[in-house]
Amino acid sequence: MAAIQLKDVVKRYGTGKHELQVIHGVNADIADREFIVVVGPSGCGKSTLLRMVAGLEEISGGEIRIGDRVVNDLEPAERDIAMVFQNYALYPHMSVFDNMAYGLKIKKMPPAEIRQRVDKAAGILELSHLLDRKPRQLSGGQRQRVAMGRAIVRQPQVFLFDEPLSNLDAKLRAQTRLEIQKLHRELGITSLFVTHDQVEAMTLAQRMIVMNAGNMEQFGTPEEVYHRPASTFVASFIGSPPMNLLKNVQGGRSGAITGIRPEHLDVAQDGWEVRTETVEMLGAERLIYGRLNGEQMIVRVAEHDPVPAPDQVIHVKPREDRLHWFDAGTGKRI
Ligand SMILES: Nc1ncnc2c1ncn2[C@@H]1O[C@H](COP(=O)(O)OP(=O)(O)OP(=O)(O)O)[C@@H](O)[C@H]1O
Repeated sequence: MAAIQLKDVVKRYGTGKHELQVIHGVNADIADREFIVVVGPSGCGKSTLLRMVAGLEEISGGEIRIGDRVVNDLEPAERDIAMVFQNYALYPHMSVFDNMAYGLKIKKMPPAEIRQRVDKAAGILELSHLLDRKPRQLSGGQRQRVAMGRAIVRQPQVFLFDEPLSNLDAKLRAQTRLEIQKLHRELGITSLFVTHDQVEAMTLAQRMIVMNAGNMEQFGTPEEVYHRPASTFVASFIGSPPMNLLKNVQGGRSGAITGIRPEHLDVAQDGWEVRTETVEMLGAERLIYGRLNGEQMIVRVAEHDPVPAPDQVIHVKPREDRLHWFDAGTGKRI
């Protein structure tokens, strides 16, 4: 097991006038046994960051440490990591057992020890009854568990996950999330998990790295990121529906954007005037979409609250202790 340290990590692709910098100096200290999620929109550089830790991409600048070693110039096989991919990358002609055992056979581990490690991993992942099957005879969720099993048997210092749940349907994804959490509790292996899905990030992470266009916008616990977003980008990326960001609001500060989450607004007798547009029914709650001084505003209300008709003026009050302010120029939290 090991800590991971990223120091001024930079990635550039291409050379000369085709050079493109996609990671702009990322710094992060990840503790031994921590479960870290790297989250951000498509193209923000999260896979590139993970692949640099794995050794699948060269590091253009800075330093990556795993445990007490600088790994910049080490081959993937020398880094003592195991990676789980989105597409599982299982060998179709091999049984589940052989898929899980393959990496160990290559390392010439004695068969008895291989058998013991595979059996143990299969037990943890509830795959014991499927060891003779071929990948095509498995469901998507089972294939994903085989891919995790193959990583576990190697007993690495670090697990790297690249969007491993994105091929699963919503229900299976939620279930597999719980399994990954359980696995982490049992094995306690330092993990880096990449996803573009903020719900996945919030539910899995002990701490999360929020990336935007090659920059680390924030590194914190899900609570910190939700309650104290470091920028308007984080405020609108984390939370569903996103935080309302208002330039033009009564009680606002000059040069600042006022932020308030839809769940921190109450419909009241007086307060901000919102013209309603539509109401969305989500089961236990409803979302009122409207406009406040021309800016879009979403208000989340409970199931039993009265629902306004479209094109009507309602009043809403922000909970004062839940207001956020961001610099209108830089977008950074004030
Ligand atoms: N081999 C490459 N050559 C040039 N540019 C690349 C290469 N690989 C990735 N990029 C660029 O680097 C940036 C980051 O890509 P990366 O795949 O890390 O993003 P991502 O956040 O993982 O996105 P996604 O969620 O879509 O996979 C993108 O702008 C991408 O176009």
